[in-house]
Amino acid sequence: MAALAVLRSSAPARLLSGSFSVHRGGLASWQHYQSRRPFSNNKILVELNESTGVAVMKMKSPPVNSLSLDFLTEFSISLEKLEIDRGCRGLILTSAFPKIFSAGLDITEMCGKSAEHYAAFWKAVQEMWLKLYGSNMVTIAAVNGSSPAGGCLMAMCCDYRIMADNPKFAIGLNETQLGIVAPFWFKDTMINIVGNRVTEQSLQLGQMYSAPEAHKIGLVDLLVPEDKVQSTAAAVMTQWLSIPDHARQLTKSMMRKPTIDRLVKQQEADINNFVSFITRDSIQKSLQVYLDRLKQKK
Ligand SMILES: CCCCCCCCC/C=C/C(=O)SCCNC(=O)CCNC(=O)[C@H](O)C(C)(C)COP(=O)(O)OP(=O)(O)OC[C@H]1O[C@@H](n2cnc3c(N)ncnc32)[C@H](O)[C@@H]1OP(=O)(O)O
Repeated sequence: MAALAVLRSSAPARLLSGSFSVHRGGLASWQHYQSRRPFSNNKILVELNESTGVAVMKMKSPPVNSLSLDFLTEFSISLEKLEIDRGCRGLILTSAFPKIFSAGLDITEMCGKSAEHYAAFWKAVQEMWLKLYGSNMVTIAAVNGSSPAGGCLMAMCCDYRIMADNPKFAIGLNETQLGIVAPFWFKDTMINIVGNRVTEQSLQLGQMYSAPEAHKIGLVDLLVPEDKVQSTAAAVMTQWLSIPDHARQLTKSMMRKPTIDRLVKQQEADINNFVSFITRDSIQKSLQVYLDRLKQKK
C-alpha cells in the first residue's frame, strides 16, 4: 500500500489548503478545538491543530452519518489531504452527533439503483477502507454513539477505539441481519482485532454488541464516560505520538499490509461480486424490507 510505504516525519507544520481549519498553539483537547473557529466542510468537519499535529475529523451528515457515495467521496478526499500534510501525524475520528457514530453504509445507495451506480458506490467504500486502514497517521476512533456495520468498519480501521460507556450504544457487523454478507475485507479487519472464533460467531449472527460487551471481546479498547470520549482520545493520541513515526509506521505496515494487499489484488473482482450480489431480486427485497422496517419503527 503506497500510503504505508511513505515515511512521515515530525517536520514543521504547513498550512492546509481548502476547507480545513488549522490552529496554532494550545492543547489537543476537544474543548480546545471547539473554542477555536470550527470550519465546516459539507458532511465532514476537519480541524487540524498545527502545534500538536493532530486533526479531528467529525462526521456530520444528518440524521445518522450514513455512508452515502457523496459522504465517502468527501471522506476520502479529506483523509488524503491530511495524509499528505507532513504537519499532521494523528487523526481522531468522531461524530458531530451525540448517540450516533455512523449508521454504516447508506442503504438507499444499495436499493433500486443502476449497476453502474452500485459499482461506483462500492469502489468508494473500498477507497475509504484502503485509505483509513492503510493510513500512516495514528488513527483513533472516538466512538460517541452507535456504530453498526460500515460504521463499525470505520472504527475498526483505526489504531485504537475509545467508546462512550453507555449500554444503549451498540457496535458490530450486523450485515446478516439485513440479509447481506460482510465481504472478506470487513471480515479480515475484524479478525485482526478480535480473532477468528469471535469474528465467525459475530458475523454469522450479525451481532451488535453493547459498549460494555464490545469492550469485553476487545472490539473496543477503552470505555469512558460520554463526556470524556474526546479528551481521552486526545490523551491517548499524545501517548501514541511519543513513538517515533518511522518505527510505528513500519510496524503498522508490517501488521496490515497482507490484509490490504488481499483487496488490492482483487479490487475489480470484488466490485463485480458486489454488483452481482446486490442486484439480485432477493437481496433487493431484503434490503427494502429492512429499510421499511427502519422507517416504520417510530
Ligand atoms: C459477496 C459479498 C458481496 C457484498 C455484499 C454487500 C455488503 C454490504 C455491506 C454493508 C454494510 C453496511 O453498512 S449496511 C448498513 C447497516 N446499517 C444498519 O443496519 C443501521 C440501521 N440503523 C439503525 O440501526 C438506527 O437507525 C441507528 C443508526 C441506531 C439510529 O437510530 P435512531 O433511532 O437514532 O434513528 P432512526 O430513526 O432509526 O433513523 C433516522 C433516519 O435514518 C435512516 N437510516 C438509518 N440508518 C440508515 C442507513 N444505514 N442507511 C440509510 N438510512 C438510514 C432511517 O431510516 C431514518 O429515516 P427517516 O425515517 O426517513 O427519518
